[in-house]
Amino acid sequence: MNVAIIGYGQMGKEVEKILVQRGHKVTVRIDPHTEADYPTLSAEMLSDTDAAIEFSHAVSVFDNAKIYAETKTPAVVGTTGWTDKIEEVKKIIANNTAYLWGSNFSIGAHIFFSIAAYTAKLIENFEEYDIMAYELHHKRKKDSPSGTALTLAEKILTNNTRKTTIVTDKLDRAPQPQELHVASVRGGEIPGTHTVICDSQADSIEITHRARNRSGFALGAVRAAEWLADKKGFFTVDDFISDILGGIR
Ligand SMILES: NC(=O)C1=CN([C@@H]2O[C@H](COP(=O)(O)OP(=O)(O)OC[C@H]3O[C@@H](n4cnc5c(N)ncnc54)[C@H](OP(=O)(O)O)[C@@H]3O)[C@@H](O)[C@H]2O)C=CC1
Ligand SMILES: O=C(O)C1=N[C@H](C(=O)O)C[C@H](O)C1
Repeated sequence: MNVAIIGYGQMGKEVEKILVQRGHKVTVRIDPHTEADYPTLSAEMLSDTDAAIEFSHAVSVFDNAKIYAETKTPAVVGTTGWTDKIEEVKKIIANNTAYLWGSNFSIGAHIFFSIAAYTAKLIENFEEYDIMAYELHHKRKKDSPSGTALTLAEKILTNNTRKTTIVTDKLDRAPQPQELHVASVRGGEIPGTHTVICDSQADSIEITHRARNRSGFALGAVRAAEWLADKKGFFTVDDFISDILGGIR
């Protein structure tokens, strides 16, 4: 495939390595402040492109979606921090092209989501266990909480009726029993660590997904672009993962 890389930062460069390894060609690199080919995306740049892979910044997701729809370019988007606009993006994409969004493209993270969701269900009727989550990321990360933490939190809410809302801010009060507290810490070079804790007076259960580097995210995104090639419409990474892992959830 001829692939356009949108956002040539840490992830864009990792995606390029995987594309080359898998025999794809990078036709254009877009990024405002790096050694990319062009600073901003335009429809003309996608004329020779079979797929776009975007890891950029939340503010650019909406305008880029319009260009993918106009040029009928299938796009895999891993950028986080914009899901308040997801319904608008779905309308733009409609049936014009294929668009797949995911907060985390690592296969291991999806296995972790399934284990965490199952655990949230298991403790449902054991009120002595409370559930909470935290995430750790490198000092350059611009959004908080991470997209992965929000996905994780939604899966916990779906599987445990004792938790009905997510609280992510610094609390100047004790959390309410129905609030799922999700905390974020930034520093150093951590590629992405997410932990769920189920805690009781007697013991504590901790489940962690710890990315060692960015290669798992990049490989998942490239495989998702290959999967998307013959499709149309709006997809999430869950559609792709369920398909390749045989519907683990
Ligand atoms: N779904 C997943 O599996 C993963 C998702 N991510 C997410 O991907 C995003 C990028 O992460 P990462 O690569 O680490 O971040 P980086 O900051 O290293 O790279 C993003 C790059 O995109 C650039 N950019 C900003 N606006 C645009 C635009 N309109 N068009 C093209 N490029 C643009 C940024 O420029 P500038 O810095 O100058 O603004 C930056 O160089 C984040 O939202 C992150 O949370 C990260 C890892 C995995
Ligand atoms: O910004 C990052 O680095 C990451 N972002 C994603 C997120 O917000 O969940 C995925 C991964 O944790 C790395």
